[in-house]
Amino acid sequence: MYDKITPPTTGAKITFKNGEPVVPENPIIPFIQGDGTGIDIWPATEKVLDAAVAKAYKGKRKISWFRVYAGDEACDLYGTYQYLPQDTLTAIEEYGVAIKGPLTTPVGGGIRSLNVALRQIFDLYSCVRPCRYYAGTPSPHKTPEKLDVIIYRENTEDIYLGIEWKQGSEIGDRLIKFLNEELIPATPEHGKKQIPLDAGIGIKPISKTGSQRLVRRAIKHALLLPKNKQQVTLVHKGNIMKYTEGAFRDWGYELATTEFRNETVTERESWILGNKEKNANLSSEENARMIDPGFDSLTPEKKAQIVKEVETVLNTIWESHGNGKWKEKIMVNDRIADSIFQQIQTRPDEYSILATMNLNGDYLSDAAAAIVGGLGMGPGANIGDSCAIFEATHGTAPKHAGLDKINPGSVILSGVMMLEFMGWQEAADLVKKGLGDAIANSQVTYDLARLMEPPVEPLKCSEFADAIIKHFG
Ligand SMILES: NC(=O)C1=CN([C@@H]2O[C@H](COP(=O)(O)OP(=O)(O)OC[C@H]3O[C@@H](n4cnc5c(N)ncnc54)[C@H](OP(=O)(O)O)[C@@H]3O)[C@@H](O)[C@H]2O)C=CC1
Ligand SMILES: O=C(O)CCC(=O)C(=O)O
Ligand SMILES: [Mg+2]
Repeated sequence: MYDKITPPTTGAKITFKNGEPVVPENPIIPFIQGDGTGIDIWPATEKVLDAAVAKAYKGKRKISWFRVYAGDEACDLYGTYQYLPQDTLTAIEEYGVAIKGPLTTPVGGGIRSLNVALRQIFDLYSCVRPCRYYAGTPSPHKTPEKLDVIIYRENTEDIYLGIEWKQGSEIGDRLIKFLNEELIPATPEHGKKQIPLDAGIGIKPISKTGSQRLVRRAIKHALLLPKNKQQVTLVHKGNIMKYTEGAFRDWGYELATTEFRNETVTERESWILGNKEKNANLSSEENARMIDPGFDSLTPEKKAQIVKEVETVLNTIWESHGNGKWKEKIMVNDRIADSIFQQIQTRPDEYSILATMNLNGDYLSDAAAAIVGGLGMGPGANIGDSCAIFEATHGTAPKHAGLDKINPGSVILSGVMMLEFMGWQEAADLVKKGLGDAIANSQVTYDLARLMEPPVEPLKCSEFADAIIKHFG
């Protein structure tokens, strides 16, 4: 079945039932070490996860690691250009849950991202990236402890589908000609716009199915959070990209107010209900004026539309959500993408789950990780209905590769997410305690050491792993 790899002789497969993993006591878990700093981070991660499982379950549970290959080391083993060998895909498909280090993607030309390919091949449509603060972590931000968000990033479409044409390519030029001469003139709203003839061109597909399955997972996650964190913010640039990013917002609200009608309230609904609760005699028009500050300068049609919105909300959900009941529901709101970058800095504690499209989520997850200490503290998971691959937010950080220097925290915390996904909470808790206590005792790698005041002597990557294990208690 495999060409160049052999699965461990002990252990069993994780399977999936109704989208949930069914985990044996001794699961076989494929791992990809990764390019660049993967060589430092992976051994540290494996050591910490194994120690936590051993301590938590005293031999009753154990992970059988199965080394599989991607990226540069796959080419070394399988031959030139064999960046993502079939062996690796077969192993991940067979064993269902995997973990990986970062993989290099060249800029401009060359191969397309192996990381993105894995997400698309296994339909891992939700990229989950929690950004929370560990006490004692130095941060460039004054109040990093106020940020506790989980980014739910759509992981399979948007411009990451990779359908684009190079400037000057034969098909790219044909496409531009077709758009300029036929499709744009046939679309009155585009007027006399034309695409420059020397443009490269890329396609940005955002589907209703892709958007809604992502938002569905985000809302289901919000249902499991404490009441004060039960909020989902739809992040988009829908003012500019109306039919892609704007549609993402609209489909998100549509899903929330149909499939999760009893569990959710939208921000606008909460305003309408709240206004009515404060003044039972408030007319629908007055209510409309209060929810829309520019109401009086709107066209009569637009005004009528907002009044109708008020009436529809009061007629359909007053019974289930009125008289303050909406305060017990999951709040679904939306923010424009550029604004959310400043909001997570100026009002960090007002946000919880941020549901995003692929590109916005990519940007936002690095920015949010920076607030809580940097990319060394940014874990992640790519989750689908029958497979999950855990990996950090960061890349290969090539200039630090092989120096036993880099912070393995992000891949270790991705391992924590994997243990939690498997239901091995006791082991996950040990790692979180060990990592938190190591940081609180200023036992940190260079990235955190340089931010500490006064500065501390940094630990090596491998020493940080040992410190985490010592702090299991
Ligand atoms: N999922 C994946 O596998 C991903 C792969 N990539 C790929 O990685 C390659 C390199 O990308 P690049 O833009 O340099 O981004 P990286 O995320 O690899 O690194 C950028 C900088 O972030 C900091 N950093 C990254 N990882 C850590 C860590 N574990 N601990 C502490 N600091 C860290 C370092 O900053 P400093 O030097 O200031 O300390 C580093 O120089 C590219 O080929 C890119 O495509 C990128 C993102 C995700
Ligand atoms: O695949 C890559 O090289 C980059 C991916 C990335 O930045 C991410 O997933 O956060
Ligand atoms: Mg990224």
